[in-house]
Amino acid sequence: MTETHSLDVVHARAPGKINVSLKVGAVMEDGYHDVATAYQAVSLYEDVRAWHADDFSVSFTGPIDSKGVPVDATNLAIKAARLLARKTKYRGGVRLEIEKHVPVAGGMGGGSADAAATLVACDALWGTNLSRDDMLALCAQLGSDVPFSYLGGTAIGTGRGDRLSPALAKGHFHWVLAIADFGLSTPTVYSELDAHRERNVHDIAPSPVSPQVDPLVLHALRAGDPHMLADALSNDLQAPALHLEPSLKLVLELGEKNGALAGIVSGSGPTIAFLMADNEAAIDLQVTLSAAQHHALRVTGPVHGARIVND
Ligand SMILES: C[C@](O)(CO)[C@H](O)COP(=O)(O)OP(=O)(O)OC[C@H]1O[C@@H](n2ccc(N)nc2=O)[C@H](O)[C@@H]1O
Ligand SMILES: Nc1ncnc2c1ncn2[C@@H]1O[C@H](COP(=O)(O)OP(=O)(O)OP(=O)(O)O)[C@@H](O)[C@H]1O
Repeated sequence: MTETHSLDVVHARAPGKINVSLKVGAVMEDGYHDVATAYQAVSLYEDVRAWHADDFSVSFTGPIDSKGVPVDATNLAIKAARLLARKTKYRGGVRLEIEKHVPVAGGMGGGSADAAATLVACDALWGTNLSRDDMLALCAQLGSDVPFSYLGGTAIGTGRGDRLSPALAKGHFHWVLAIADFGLSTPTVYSELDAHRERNVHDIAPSPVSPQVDPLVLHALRAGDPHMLADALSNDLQAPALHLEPSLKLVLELGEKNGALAGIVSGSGPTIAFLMADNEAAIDLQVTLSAAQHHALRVTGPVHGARIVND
């Protein structure tokens, strides 16, 4: 591998996601749940800048509080950079700066976006030029949601969520996000689902033998019809997330009473995503939620996956 130092800094960007459908099946041999999900990448991005360095380091800037996020070798961005260096036998390091826009432990795949953007940034900075398939294989080693942040768009994920096939989607969907001022741990929400299923709690979907994305979701995405998609949104992690954080029910009700076609917990939560008919409705709901002291953002999807930004 030739080391090229022609680039001083590389800027890459990767999106957060909403699971418009998330069906969770049984725990597999590797300890992960067998899932079938429809992902949509949305216009909330992590911006990663990478500089040459002898070792590996990361720091955070941006509007999202990153205080609790580790900056040691357990950080997903550092893991991503080290993995790429190992794979390509690159002998140097990297200094990473992450401008964080996706909430931490928010259910929108923020850490996954950091990992995907870091792979793309380091690959360009170091001139390692990995193929798309090799990059996807590294993504899958880093986390279930990382391959999707790398690819972006709209896609179906199976297995751990890392086996992707693109889904046809027409037009753009308008979303309002209600961002919580706390996080939820993904393993805790999955465990809560399992515990509820064991106890047969009434509002919890039983474990499907082979999880499948509802064909209505695929139809609505293909049609680009937010009304149809609103009727088909579903997330098996929503009930356990609401059980762990009952205050989220009030947020869902507030949005649905104020123009949202439907609201859904994003991934393992606690971010709530409201699907809107159009941009005007989205602006109105953002104003209403903000007036009620919620942190509300407007985003659209689908958007592109991880890529270099030419500043
Ligand atoms: C909730 C989702 O965001 C929906 O897309 C994902 O399933 C989670 O993806 P992620 O955060 O990238 O998850 P990973 O970093 O791979 O795994 C974190 C933890 O989540 C649980 N996990 C995750 C994915 C999966 N299919 N089954 C699981 O049980 C496991 O406890 C795992 O240790
Ligand atoms: N670069 C990173 N950014 C954010 N969190 C990180 C990072 N590296 C490690 N972590 C740890 O991972 C945990 C989950 O972070 P993340 O923000 O990706 O959650 P999430 O969006 O809920 O994930 P998902 O939706 O993929 O389940 C955090 O609590 C944090 O301690």
